[in-house]
Amino acid sequence: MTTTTTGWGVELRGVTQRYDDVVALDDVTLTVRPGTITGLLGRNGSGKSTLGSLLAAFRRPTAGCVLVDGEDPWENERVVPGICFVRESGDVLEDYPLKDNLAYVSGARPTFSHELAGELMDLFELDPRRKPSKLSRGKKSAFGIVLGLAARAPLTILDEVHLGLDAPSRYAFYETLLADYAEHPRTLILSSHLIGEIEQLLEDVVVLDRGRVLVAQDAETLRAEGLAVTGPAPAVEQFVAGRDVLATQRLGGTVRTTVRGALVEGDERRARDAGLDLGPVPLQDLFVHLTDPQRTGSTVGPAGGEVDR
Ligand SMILES: Nc1ncnc2c1ncn2[C@@H]1O[C@H](COP(=O)(O)OP(=O)(O)OP(=O)(O)O)[C@@H](O)[C@H]1O
Repeated sequence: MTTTTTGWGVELRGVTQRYDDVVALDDVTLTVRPGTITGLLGRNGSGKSTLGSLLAAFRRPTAGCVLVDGEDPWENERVVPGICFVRESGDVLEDYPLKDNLAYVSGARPTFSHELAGELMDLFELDPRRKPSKLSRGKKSAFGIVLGLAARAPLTILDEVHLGLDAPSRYAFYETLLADYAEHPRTLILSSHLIGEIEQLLEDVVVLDRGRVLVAQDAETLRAEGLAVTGPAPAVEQFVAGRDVLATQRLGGTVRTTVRGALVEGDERRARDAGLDLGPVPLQDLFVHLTDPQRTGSTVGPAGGEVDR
């Protein structure tokens, strides 16, 4: 297997995945840049795990083409050992001790780091003699993380792996992931509902909504597109007229309106003159507004309808 220091890129072209009458992914065209941490976000049932399973060649798409490092991963002997897909459900040998699981996975992965595995086992206080079937939910999640990070696979997909972890363990996970990624660059796709916690890790963001790509952008640009405008109602209304309004909150005579769209020249001066405060919007809030069914049910994009909440 060719291992690169930058990780593997991913491309999906017109990918559709059906399960009987359910369309889990609907004509998805998407690129994941090699050597980045990409957040795969979306509400429940939006198709995130399905996308992960296609990248990991657990299944073939109903239609369209999936490329990992330029090749179809399906039954691909070069590519498959370099793809690590860890799900919260945990794909482990339940009745074998953790040390046997580690030996099994390391045997299949040329890039596996025993040193990192050992450090992570200590960090999460995992006893190598225990069996996964006897672990608490959080410890099981932690073991999935050990396998996912120690694999150092050129394409690593972590699907909700940290959901069962308590807060200190989650922050230890974020810290270790960043440190190891800096030393051993690879392509990481992180799927999570804890957007506020992971947002600082993300370089790119993909938002799925009912099987379609709603957003695929670098995180910095996406963040810069969210703007909170706060001030007296008439001045806010005038300032946001003609912009893509995502949500409005009223508190007495004061209004806080969230809009999507970068600032243009003169905006800051106009806001100052009108006594308005312009501020950033956390990615979590932007996500909630963008995936609001009232919005996605109608028009998505610059011409999207106003949501007054
Ligand atoms: N094996 C399957 N058989 C039938 N339908 C499935 C199967 N797997 C997923 N689905 C359906 O496909 C859609 C997408 O599911 P998927 O698990 O990919 O979403 P998700 O974004 O990962 O959701 P969550 O955030 O809840 O984990 C859902 O409607 C789901 O019910």
